Amino acid sequence: MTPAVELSGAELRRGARTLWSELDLQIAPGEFVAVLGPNGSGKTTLLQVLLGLLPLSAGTVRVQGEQPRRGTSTVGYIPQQRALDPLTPLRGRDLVGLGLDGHRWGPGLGGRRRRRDQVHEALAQVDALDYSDAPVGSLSGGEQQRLRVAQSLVGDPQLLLADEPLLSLDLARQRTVVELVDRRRREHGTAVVFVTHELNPVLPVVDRVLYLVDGRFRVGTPDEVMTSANLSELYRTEVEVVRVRGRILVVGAEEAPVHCEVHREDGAGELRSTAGAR
Ligand SMILES: Nc1ncnc2c1ncn2[C@@H]1O[C@H](COP(=O)(O)OP(=O)(O)OP(=O)(O)O)[C@@H](O)[C@H]1O
Repeated sequence: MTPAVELSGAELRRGARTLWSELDLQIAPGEFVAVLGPNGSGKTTLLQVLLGLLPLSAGTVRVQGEQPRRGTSTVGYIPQQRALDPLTPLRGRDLVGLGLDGHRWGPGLGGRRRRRDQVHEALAQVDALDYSDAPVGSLSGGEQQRLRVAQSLVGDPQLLLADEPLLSLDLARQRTVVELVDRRRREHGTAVVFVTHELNPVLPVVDRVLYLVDGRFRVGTPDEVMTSANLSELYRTEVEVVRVRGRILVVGAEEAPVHCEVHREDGAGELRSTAGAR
């Protein structure tokens, strides 16, 4: 079976900085890979490489067996969230429809009716029908984010690239999005590369984690990667990984994506988690 993604000896330099190098990673169809790392570690840049927007500095990259190209309809993309201009002249359903025909003229294969049904179904999946006729610029950040998720899935992608898709969503909506993406990859074999600051919301569904820190990285299952020894090596400082009620918390690295701190009052230790508070 052709891997959804194949990086070999991959390196990316930006200016004088090497974001990552010697990265070998194969992602199988249907696999769910979470990409973690502090700000500036190169997570978004990795997605840009897979989208064909940025060439590698060294090594090779293949997406579904081919050189990545811009605008490939089999790749769905949820960009990192930026508020839409309040004057954007689009309704919610128009934004979702761009996921079907944004890259070509006309209603595409199957005609207008099929297109309308597909958009309707995608809107229903993210619970966005109620506001699908409103101008997108008038919607809240979370509502816009749900439309972006619908847009990325409406074209039935074989690879889904998601950049912080849970931002601005409340816990119930986060769960809905994670379940939706999980169902998609199980039922349609869509491979998922999911950039996130929060491992815990996706922990139940993640197959592997790619953890990037300052040019260093680890790849493996959450149990393999999320250990005190590994993260201490990546952050070059003493870091403790704690498991509490099925959640993974990282103590000691200020910039770690999922972190908590030990807060002492009156000599009593209290574990105060900031995970999930973003
Ligand atoms: N066009 C560019 N030219 C030079 N450097 C760039 C360019 N775009 C991004 N960078 C740098 O590349 C590094 C990685 O950026 P990237 O956006 O991939 O990080 P990230 O891990 O996604 O961070 P965040 O969690 O903040 O979104 C950053 O230090 C950034 O300043």
